[in-house]
Amino acid sequence: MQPYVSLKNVSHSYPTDKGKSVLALQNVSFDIEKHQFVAVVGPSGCGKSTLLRLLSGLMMPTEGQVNIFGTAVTEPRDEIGIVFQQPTLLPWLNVTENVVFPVKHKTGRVSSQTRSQAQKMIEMVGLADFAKRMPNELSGGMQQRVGIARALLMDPEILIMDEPFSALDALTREEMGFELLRIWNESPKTVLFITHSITEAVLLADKVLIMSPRPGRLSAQIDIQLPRPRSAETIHDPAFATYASEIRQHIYHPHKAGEDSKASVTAINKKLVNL
Ligand SMILES: Nc1ncnc2c1ncn2[C@@H]1O[C@H](COP(=O)(O)OP(=O)(O)OP(=O)(O)O)[C@@H](O)[C@H]1O
Repeated sequence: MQPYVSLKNVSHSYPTDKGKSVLALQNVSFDIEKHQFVAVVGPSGCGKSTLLRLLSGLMMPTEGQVNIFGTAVTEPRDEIGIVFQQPTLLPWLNVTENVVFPVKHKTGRVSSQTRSQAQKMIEMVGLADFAKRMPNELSGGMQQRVGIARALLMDPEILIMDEPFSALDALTREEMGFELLRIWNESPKTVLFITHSITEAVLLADKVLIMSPRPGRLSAQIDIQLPRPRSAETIHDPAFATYASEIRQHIYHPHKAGEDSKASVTAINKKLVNL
């Protein structure tokens, strides 16, 4: 079966005002399979947002190919939903109206079927009692839940999440991670999750892509084979620490991330598969 998302030798340069160019991504290749949860981690400026713009069809790569369901991405597509770092809710609309807004904007109307689907999404993200509330009456975590419901309303095959919890306090952020796992269980999607948090990446993902500093290259791909469903207990699993330390090694000491740490991940994956 062909992968849902596939990047082949993708590079991207931005032109600068001085007639030069900045190489933001260099020769990046990876695949994402149906319903796989893939996290991307890397230092600031390594090209994570560039990756998001290319995948969502907001930009074309200067080299290489970005394919979704086997066809090149040349414009924004309905099969892709995006959850942004800031939920950017419209302050004069209540929760329900914010969730249906993109449909209204696109088609000029909201059918009763869309409204009842919106209600379902609002319930799924745990905001059933807040459907008529205005954004300024919601906490940061609740606002981000509205952003997730809004992205899920179109039932996208692929969900791209750009550091969705980075503006939240540590406790809410952890809670939202578990919430996302629950939602993903209820409504499986193919997810690309961009984050600066190694813990978040290991807890959520099936595969972690590690980017190197600019120009962003893929320095490693690590399969996370921790059993699902995952919970707070998962974080205390010794395998969790092994994965996190391997990722840390690749980010902070890429030249040293050698055979020893790779061997420990391979050993832990074998052990988890055999459990
Ligand atoms: N429109 C642009 N014009 C010129 N250079 C750009 C543009 N957008 C991004 N860049 C450069 O490309 C590189 C990658 O940027 P990008 O925003 O993709 O990184 P990032 O990993 O998302 O960063 P952060 O984690 O800080 O959000 C950076 O060096 C940035 O300065």
